[in-house]
Amino acid sequence: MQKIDESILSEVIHKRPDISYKGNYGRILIIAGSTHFGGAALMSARAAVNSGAGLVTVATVPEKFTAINVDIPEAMTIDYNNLQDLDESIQKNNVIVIGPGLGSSDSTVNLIKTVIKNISDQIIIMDASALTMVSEKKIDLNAIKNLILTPHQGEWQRLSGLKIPDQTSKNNLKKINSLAPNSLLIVKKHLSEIYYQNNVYQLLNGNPGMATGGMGDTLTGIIAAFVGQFGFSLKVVSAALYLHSHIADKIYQKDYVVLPTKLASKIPQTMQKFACSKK
Ligand SMILES: NC(=O)C1=CN([C@@H]2O[C@H](COP(=O)(O)OP(=O)(O)OC[C@H]3O[C@@H](n4cnc5c(N)ncnc54)[C@H](OP(=O)(O)O)[C@@H]3O)[C@@H](O)[C@H]2O)[C@@H](O)CC1
Ligand SMILES: Nc1ncnc2c1ncn2[C@@H]1O[C@H](COP(=O)(O)OP(=O)(O)O)[C@@H](O)[C@H]1O
Ligand SMILES: [Mg+2]
Repeated sequence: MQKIDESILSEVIHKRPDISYKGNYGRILIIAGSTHFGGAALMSARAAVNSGAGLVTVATVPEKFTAINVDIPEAMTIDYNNLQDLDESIQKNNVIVIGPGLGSSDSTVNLIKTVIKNISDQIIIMDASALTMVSEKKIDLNAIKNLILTPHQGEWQRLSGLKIPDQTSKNNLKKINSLAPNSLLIVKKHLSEIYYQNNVYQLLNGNPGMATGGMGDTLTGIIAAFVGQFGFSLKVVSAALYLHSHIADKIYQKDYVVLPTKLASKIPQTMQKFACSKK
């Protein structure tokens, strides 16, 4: 199993060219949140904005628009129940996050199907409730060309049928190769693992202070902004995963628990540090 270390950050994060504008740094659509899980949409969007995404739109329930507009004025909002707006938004964004805080419902199933129907070569990051509903309804993922799956061990158990003690790298590889062979899979846990093109990579940082609601939602926003700016590759996704735990480790030196909102607030300065450290 190959290891991911700090060198990945300066390899991926680079200084921005002077002649550039927001359209060069990714158009991200985050389909997330519901009555009970508004925070998940907020945390994903905050992380995407703070990680440098050029334009971020949150598709959610209208009752959460005010909270999002107040907390993250950089992000736009659309109603995911307005099918015309949703279709258009899926088509015009180049990275789509689907799942955080959607809840296990028929509405989530319809949202997944709407994404699959409208995409061409967009990058899809599937997390949380979207993964739960893909498992429950056995939705075929093979039509998605650029797919990143980010289950925690419980979600991976549902998706793969592998109980946690049986989630060995050999078994996980076999399962992802039958479920969605072209996808990139991150199994989130202590020392998370990436499965991609028959290889396994392991994260060496991270800490138990990260075991708090919203930490995975935050990761989806970082990954989305990274692939939106730097392109979809194993290196870029590994850098996003590493950065998330790297900032968490810095916070954990002083704080007993790593708050996702605090982690997100430190992303811009940490990215600048690695962009400037480049020779
Ligand atoms: N503020 C907000 O809006 C927030 C909203 N959120 C949203 O809530 C929705 C539900 O997501 P979820 O992850 O909380 O619950 P779920 O899908 O039921 O999975 C848990 C099951 O898996 C098991 N399990 C085993 N290993 C595990 C592991 N390593 N990590 C976690 N669980 C593990 C676990 O076992 P148990 O704890 O019962 O022993 C249980 O059986 C989703 O849309 C999400 O985005 C959250 O993001 C929080 C902040
Ligand atoms: N003990 C731990 N050690 C290292 N990382 C952890 C630990 N506990 C949680 N994490 C990380 O925190 C994140 C939790 O994701 P997830 O369970 O999806 O959170 P949520 O759904 O509440 O946003 C993952 O990136 C996971 O690797
Ligand atoms: Mg989660």
